[in-house]
Amino acid sequence: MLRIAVPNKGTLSETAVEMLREAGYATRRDPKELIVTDARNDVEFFYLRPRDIATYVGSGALDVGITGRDLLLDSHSAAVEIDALDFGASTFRFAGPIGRFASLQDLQGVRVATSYDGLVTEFLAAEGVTATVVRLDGAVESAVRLGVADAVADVVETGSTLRKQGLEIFGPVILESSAVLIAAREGVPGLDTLRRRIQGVMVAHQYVLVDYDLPAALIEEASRITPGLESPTVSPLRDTGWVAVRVMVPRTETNHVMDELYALGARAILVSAIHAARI
Ligand SMILES: Nc1ncnc2c1ncn2[C@@H]1O[C@H](COP(=O)(O)OP(=O)(O)OP(=O)(O)O)[C@@H](O)[C@H]1O
Ligand SMILES: O=P(O)(O)OC[C@H]1O[C@H](OP(=O)(O)OP(=O)(O)O)[C@H](O)[C@@H]1O
Ligand SMILES: [Mg+2]
Repeated sequence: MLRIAVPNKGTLSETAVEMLREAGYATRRDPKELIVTDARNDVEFFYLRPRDIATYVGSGALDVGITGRDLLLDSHSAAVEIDALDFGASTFRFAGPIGRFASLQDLQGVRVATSYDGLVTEFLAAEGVTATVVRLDGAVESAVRLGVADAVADVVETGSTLRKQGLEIFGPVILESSAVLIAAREGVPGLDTLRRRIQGVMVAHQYVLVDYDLPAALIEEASRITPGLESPTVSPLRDTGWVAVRVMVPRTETNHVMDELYALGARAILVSAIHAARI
């Protein structure tokens, strides 16, 4: 039975659980449930703190888990990232009072507050900067105002938390993070199926299906606008001068592609959502 770690709280939890549900797995009905057995799929889900997931997977207690890349690297676990997922994107950055710091070297000798002390200590050491890392559990943006640190290193998504505390980003990007699937060993029964199913959910999120009718003579030009993943499906219509085309298009491109196809001469352009996919 494949044993999977799932975030039980925090930013990643809801989307991770929704992704597993869309992938056809059983999910918990009550937020207090910690273990869900899915007999049909021969998997067991363990709802754990995102920060602890790399530890469980790295130790071999669980086979695979969903967590953040930043949390994985901070943990120094033996688990490795096997797939990047399409949610939980953020950057990990240094920030300080406006105008106080300009570059990484300005951190020499100062105190940096963070909840990711492993990640930050390693980054500073690799860059040859000696600073005192102050480990806090959260809300690290308050550390400067309260005088326990001179700068912070934290997750930045919109940047609004930093701005509200009068802080600004400086120095290099420490890490580009997102939710990731992690494992410590390959070849565990059920792992390939899980990965294919999750890949299918991401494809269904990221692509739409576009159908259109097209004068047959324009198919080469239309294929340049909509190349599809492999190649567009082209079917005959009763009127032999026209063909029907079906193709996958990145969701974000949908309206531009429809405009271009229409301008080329395509008609009856229909867009449908993809509910599931196995690519
Ligand atoms: N806006 C965000 N705020 C915090 N974490 C984010 C954000 N966007 C993505 N993440 C990712 O979520 C993970 C952190 O999750 P975690 O549950 O530890 O903290 P949290 O979402 O801040 O919840 P908590 O309330 O427990 O602090 C990291 O991988 C982080 O990169
Ligand atoms: O760039 P933003 O969009 O503002 O998001 C990033 C902020 O959100 C998270 O804080 P959270 O509310 O989870 O509190 P925490 O620091 O206590 O974890 C994170 O730690 C940052 O502080
Ligand atoms: Mg947080």
